[in-house]
Amino acid sequence: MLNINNVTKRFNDTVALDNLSLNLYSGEILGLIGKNGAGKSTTFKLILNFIEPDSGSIYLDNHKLSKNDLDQIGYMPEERGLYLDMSVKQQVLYFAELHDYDKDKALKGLDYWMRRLEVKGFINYKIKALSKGNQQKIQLMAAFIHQPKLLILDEPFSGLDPINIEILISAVKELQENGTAIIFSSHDMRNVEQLSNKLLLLNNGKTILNDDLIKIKDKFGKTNLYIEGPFKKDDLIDLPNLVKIAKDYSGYHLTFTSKEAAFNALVNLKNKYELSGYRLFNPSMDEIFKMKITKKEGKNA
Ligand SMILES: Nc1ncnc2c1ncn2[C@@H]1O[C@H](COP(=O)(O)OP(=O)(O)OP(=O)(O)O)[C@@H](O)[C@H]1O
Repeated sequence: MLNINNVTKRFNDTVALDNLSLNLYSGEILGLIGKNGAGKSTTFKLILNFIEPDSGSIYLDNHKLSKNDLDQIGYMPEERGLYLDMSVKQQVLYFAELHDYDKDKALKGLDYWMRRLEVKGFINYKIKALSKGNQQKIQLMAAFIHQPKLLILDEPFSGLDPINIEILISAVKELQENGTAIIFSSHDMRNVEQLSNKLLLLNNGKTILNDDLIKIKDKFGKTNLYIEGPFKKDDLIDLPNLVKIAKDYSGYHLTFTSKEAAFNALVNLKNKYELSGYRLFNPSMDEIFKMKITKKEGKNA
C-alpha cells in the first residue's frame, strides 16, 4: 500500500534522507528508529506531503502520492496539536470534519474508543482539564477516527506511564488487526520490540536496517547466554569475545560478539561446571540498536 522508492531529501548541505526505499502493506506495523537527527521526521513529512523529495518517488495504493491522499492518512505529530479550550467531543469531531468524515460514524467511533482507551468519563471535559496521558490518548483518537489506511505516529509513547503505554499498544494492535498500516517512531526499544513487525533504522539519513523484525534478530543469531551454576563473576570475565556481563535473577546474562562465541562459551562452561540452568537467545532491540549505531560511528570516525 505504501511504496517509497529511492527517496533522497537534502536541506542545504545536509542529506536528511539518503536513498530510502521501503514497502509497507495493510496490517503491518513499522517501527522507525534512529538517534536525534537521523531522518525520522523528514520521512514522515515526505509521506504526509508536507515536503517534496529531491529525487525518488512515493506511491500510495499504486498511484503517486499527492495532497489528495491526505484523507487516507492519519497523523499524530510529536508536538501535540490539540485545541485546549475545546471539549474532547468537539476536538475529535473537528478532526473528523477536517477529513470530510461522516459525523455519525465519528460519534460511534468516539464512543467505542473512549471506552477502549479508558477515558470514557471525559467526553465533555475541556482538553486543558485532562492529564498529559489522557490528552495523548485523545490525540491518538483524533489521528485515526476517520479510519485512515495509513497511520503515522511520531513518538506516541513519550511521557506515558507503563499502564497507558499498554493501553495505547493494545489500541494500535487492534487498528493493525483491522487492516491499518502503521508507522511509528520511538526512542524506547522495548516499545518497538513489542509492537513492530517491521523495522527501519536510520542514521544520519542512511538506512542501516530495513527488514522484518524477526529476520533482523535471526541474522544476529543467539549472541546472548543466560547461565546459572556454581561460579562467580570473576570465573566468567575471561571468556573469549565476551562484551558484557550482568547479574540476572540467580545467574548471569552474558553478551558475546557472535553466536559462535556464545555457543563455545556454553560448551566450555558445561565441561567445567554442573550447570543448573542455561539459555542461548537473540540480542534485544536495544542491544542491536547500540551495536549498529556504535559500529557505524566507529567506521565514520
Ligand atoms: N527544515 C529543515 N532545514 C534544515 N535542516 C533540516 C530541516 N529539517 C530537518 N533538517 C535536518 O535534517 C536532518 C534530519 O532531521 P529529522 O528532523 O528528520 O531527524 P529526526 O530523526 O526526526 O530527529 P529527532 O529524533 O530529533 O526528532 C537533521 O540533520 C536536521 O537538522
